[in-house]
Amino acid sequence: MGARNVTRTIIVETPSKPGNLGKVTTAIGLFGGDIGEIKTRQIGPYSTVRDITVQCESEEQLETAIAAVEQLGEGIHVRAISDDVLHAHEGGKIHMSSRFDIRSIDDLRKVYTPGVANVCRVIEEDPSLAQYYTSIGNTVAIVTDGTAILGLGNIGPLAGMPVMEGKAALFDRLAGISGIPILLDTSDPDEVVTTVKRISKGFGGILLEDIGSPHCFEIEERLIKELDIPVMHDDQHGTAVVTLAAVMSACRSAGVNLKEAVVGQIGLGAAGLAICRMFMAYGVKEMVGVDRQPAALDRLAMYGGTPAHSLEEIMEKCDIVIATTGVPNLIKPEWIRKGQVILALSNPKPEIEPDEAIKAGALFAADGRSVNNVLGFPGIFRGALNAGAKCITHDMLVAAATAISNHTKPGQLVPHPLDIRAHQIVAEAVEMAVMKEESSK
Ligand SMILES: NC(=O)C1=CN([C@@H]2O[C@H](COP(=O)(O)OP(=O)(O)OC[C@H]3O[C@@H](n4cnc5c(N)ncnc54)[C@H](O)[C@@H]3O)[C@@H](O)[C@H]2O)C=CC1
Ligand SMILES: CC(=O)C(=O)O
Ligand SMILES: [Mg+2]
Repeated sequence: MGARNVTRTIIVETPSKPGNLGKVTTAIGLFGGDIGEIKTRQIGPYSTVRDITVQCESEEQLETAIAAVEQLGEGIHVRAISDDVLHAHEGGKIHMSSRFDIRSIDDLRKVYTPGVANVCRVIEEDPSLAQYYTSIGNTVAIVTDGTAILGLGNIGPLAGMPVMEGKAALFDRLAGISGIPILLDTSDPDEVVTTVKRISKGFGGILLEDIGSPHCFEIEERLIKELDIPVMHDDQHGTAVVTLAAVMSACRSAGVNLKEAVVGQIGLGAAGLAICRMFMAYGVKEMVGVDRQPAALDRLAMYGGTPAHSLEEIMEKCDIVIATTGVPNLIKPEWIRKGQVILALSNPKPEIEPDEAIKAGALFAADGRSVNNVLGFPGIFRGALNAGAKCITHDMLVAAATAISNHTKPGQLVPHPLDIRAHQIVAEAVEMAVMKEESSK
């Protein structure tokens, strides 16, 4: 018997009649499916729905077993097939809950009316007190228009919701921040800016997420100018922070002066252009970039970078190569020079797998799973909210990158994404950067 590597949960509905579950399990078993857990989801007078976990040797065997259940007829049918990841998303990943235990009438009168009315009056008289008497100061809107969801492209805001829920879950677990997904049914910059401004009263900060280029640049710039709360496009600056941290660590290990290195960027969209701008502002003298869109090359030149003619040119010229194109396997192993640092950051699949890059001669290689903006955005917002910052500045971002790199263990590029101390250190560094900026005014 082969290894049973394929595990799925089959959600089966049967008429509520004794014997039907037996028919289903027999059909699965006859075609080689090994049944694990059976969980009853719903029992009604007419039908029962169960989750049946099945292990098979192959996808084909699983499909045959599912077809056998469908063929039973008599009202038995397969509602859905779920895997571990889909299963973890059932019902969504986040939930708004009360921080106050409401057990007595006294509690009710404090939390709600009539007690709450006085709190409203207090805020009406002094709006700054909303920071103390509401959750606004600890709540960040996670805003997307769905135009650049990971490297999946313009799949729309609804299909992007699982990513936004993921960011919200990470905000909560890593920084104690309430993240609220906001799905915008428009990508027109005027409409996005107006909508975000109109809802901004309820938030302490705005995280723009997976908004494609070039419209993301105008949207972020205008919102930063027009709002007095921190606004950050994660795919631009969260990514640039973590990339700078990873490259700082690689240079420290290799004894290289980053400012003197030739750095190449493949893909000059939201993430790529921000990485270039961050590296140049940090002091990198030679920043070369390539993109398939001429307008993206012009933007790089406008900020002082050097457009390249091809991917091969970048691979040949640069000591450090970063890729954020969303195109899997774009970098060929034969292009890699011995001793290069390769960060292929596209999700869900990188431009080259790190072990393939190392085999081809790279000194350090990483993908977007480890060098990921999850190491940046929670601590950056925690620090900014703690300090009451009105915006996120370059100095705050460099402070975050330096903190991440300094907290990295020797031989690694960045800390583990779930190292809570790393997120606390980022928050502290950002908060200190705000204080420094305030005191120098
Ligand atoms: N690891 C991380 O933390 C992060 C990774 N990313 C990843 O980076 C990728 C891009 O994201 P964004 O910058 O937000 O998207 P974007 O759509 O703004 O940018 C992609 C850019 O790549 C260019 N491009 C596409 N194919 C190319 C090719 N064959 N050669 C040269 N240029 C090419 C496009 O013209 C575009 O300018 C996605 O896969 C995303 O998952 C983005 C943010 C964070
Ligand atoms: C990590 C992230 O934000 C992205 O891949 O879009
Ligand atoms: Mg993103």
